[in-house]
Amino acid sequence: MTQAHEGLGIASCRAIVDAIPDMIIRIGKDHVFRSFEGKVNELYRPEVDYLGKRIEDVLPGATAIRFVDTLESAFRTGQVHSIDYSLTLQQTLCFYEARLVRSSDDEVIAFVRNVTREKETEEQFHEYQFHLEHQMAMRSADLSAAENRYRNIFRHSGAPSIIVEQDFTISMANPKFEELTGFDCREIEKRMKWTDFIYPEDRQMVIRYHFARRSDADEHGAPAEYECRIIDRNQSLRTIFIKVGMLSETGRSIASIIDITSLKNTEQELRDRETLYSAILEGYEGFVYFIDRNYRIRFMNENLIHNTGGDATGKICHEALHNRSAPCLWCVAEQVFEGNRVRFEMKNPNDKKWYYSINVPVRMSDQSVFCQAMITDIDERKRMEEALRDSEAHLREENIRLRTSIEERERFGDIVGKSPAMQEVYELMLMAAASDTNIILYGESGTGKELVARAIHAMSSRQGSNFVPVNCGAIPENLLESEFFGHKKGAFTGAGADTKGLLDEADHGCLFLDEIGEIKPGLQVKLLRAIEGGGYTPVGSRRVIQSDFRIIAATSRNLTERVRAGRMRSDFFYRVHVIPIHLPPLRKRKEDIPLLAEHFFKAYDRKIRPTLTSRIMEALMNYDWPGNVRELQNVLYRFVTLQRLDLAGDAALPAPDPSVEATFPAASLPDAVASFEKRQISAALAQHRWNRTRTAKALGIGLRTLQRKMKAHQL
Ligand SMILES: Nc1ncnc2c1ncn2[C@@H]1O[C@H](COP(=O)(O)OP(=O)(O)OP(=O)(O)O)[C@@H](O)[C@H]1O
Repeated sequence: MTQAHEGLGIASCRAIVDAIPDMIIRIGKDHVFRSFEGKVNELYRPEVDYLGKRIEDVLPGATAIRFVDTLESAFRTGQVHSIDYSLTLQQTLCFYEARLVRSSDDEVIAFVRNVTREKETEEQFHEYQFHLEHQMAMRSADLSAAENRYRNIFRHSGAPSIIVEQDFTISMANPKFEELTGFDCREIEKRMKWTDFIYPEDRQMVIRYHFARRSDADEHGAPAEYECRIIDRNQSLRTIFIKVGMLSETGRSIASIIDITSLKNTEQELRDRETLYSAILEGYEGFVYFIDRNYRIRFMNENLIHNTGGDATGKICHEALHNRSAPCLWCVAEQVFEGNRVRFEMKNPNDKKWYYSINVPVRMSDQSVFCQAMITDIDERKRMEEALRDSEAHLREENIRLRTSIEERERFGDIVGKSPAMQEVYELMLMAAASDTNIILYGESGTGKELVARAIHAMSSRQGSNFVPVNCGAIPENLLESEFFGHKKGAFTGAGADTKGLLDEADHGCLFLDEIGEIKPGLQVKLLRAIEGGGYTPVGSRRVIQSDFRIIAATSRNLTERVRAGRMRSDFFYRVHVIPIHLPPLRKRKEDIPLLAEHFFKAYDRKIRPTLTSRIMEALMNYDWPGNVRELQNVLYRFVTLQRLDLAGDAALPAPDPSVEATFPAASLPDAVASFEKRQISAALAQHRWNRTRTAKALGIGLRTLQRKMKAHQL
């Protein structure tokens, strides 16, 4: 203990020294450590290492210099001087803080504190702080990278997007939103409110959703997606579909938008168009209906519903509208389903009125095809047309009557006969020529059916177009369809080119169907459709062709019996059996024989014209002419050329002149064969009384072949 402390008493001084948390060292002006007191053990080394020794001798060089400098300053100024230093003691780095105070001219007291632990704590703190700062820096780098990323996504999003603050301010808007509204981002962001864009009528709704979305209580009161209208910079109204989500714990919402204006406009247009179409359909005075492929009615207009007495939508067309169990004969739906438009005029068998029907395919969005039928009542027009035609026909009839009366009806054009039976035929021919309806000529073979048909055509209004004769019995059955309707190239073996059919040839003219009873029911249906205006399809083609032709049919058979036997369809029969004309057999009008003979002789070469003696005439009158006028023509021709009258089953009158045969040398082998064939067939026909079935059998050929050959040889 020093003398300076003596006044306090040693014990008190010791207590004070002990209470001081520092080590107290007395150092002399000569730099020698004089004593160590207080927390000496904090030094970690016994004071003996330092006691009585000079600073420069015990402390490390640099530390000793700084310590001595501070000591000198303390001596010089008398003020407290501090110094921080460190020492490595027993390989441990220790930090110290010393405050040096001059206690006398000769001595300085140093209060030294071991601050190693504080230093360590401080260092640890710094280290921790550095670590934290580093972590923070890393995290904020991450955060800003993420933010940038999201900002990028937001900006480059293909959908117009905005971020809306709690008070409706738009804090962010992307370029697509600029495009949608016509405003620039700089004008929008933090300056404009979302509600500024909303169409006034929708504003209340959007505000309600905005707050509901931010309220815990009413969270479900706002849909995540909804439709509303906005007004863009040009004051145009746009309809948008908006999807909204909250950015958690920020009170902000993000909205992405789809502009559905054009969709809405299209929807509106569609609705308008629908209104327009239904107005047209309802305003249309005719009937309109749609049927699907199963003939089920999909739509009927009011007029049709009213006319048929009820809405038959969903029902089968032919059952509901026409009271039939199968599709109507005139139905063109199948052609329409194949993509064709078909128009035709028809007389409805139910109400006997004329209608004009336009049938078009309508392709639905699922690619199914409906048939749309628009039917207009043209009965009035037809009636007027008919009235006009009647007056025309009347004039025509009068004209013809006048002409024929001059000749006292001994003939009618090329048709010869003055018998009452033929007068009746002429009357009917006049009527038939004046009208445009179908005609059927009944009569045995050779009675002049084709002659009459040609005469009617020549007098009719169709005279300027073709008269197309078809011998239905002479065409091989497998070729009938292609003959009638034509065919496409390659439709069957041998079809080398597109070929037109007889129906096409007869367009605007007349189709003469000889031996109509030979047509099979399958073909009758197709012909019927063509007659009724439904058109026809060439073999191998899908195109429907229309032809306007008149039918003059002819037959030697009893067609009613064929209908009864199911070999002829009754609808087909009634279509052609409109004006029936019966041609009398020659045996029933023998008074016409002299006239006919005169007529045929006139046609032959005058030089070899023989005179008909009363004996020959008697023979002609006594014969019953099973081959009718054709047979008479042939007999007279043979009589002229062979000087011989040979009637079947009768003796030849007079005897044949053998030199006559020699005057007919065959010019060539084919001519000789043809001439021989003609004679053979004529003889066989005469022998079998012109019964063709029996003649064909006797000659050993088919009926069709015989008919073909008779036509070729003009028998
Ligand atoms: N009244 C008549 N006047 C003049 N010639 C007639 C008369 N009737 C028939 N002919 C003549 O008789 C021949 C046979 O006539 P057409 O071919 O018209 O009879 P068709 O009844 O059609 O016979 P098929 O049924 O066998 O075809 C023809 O050469 C025709 O000119």
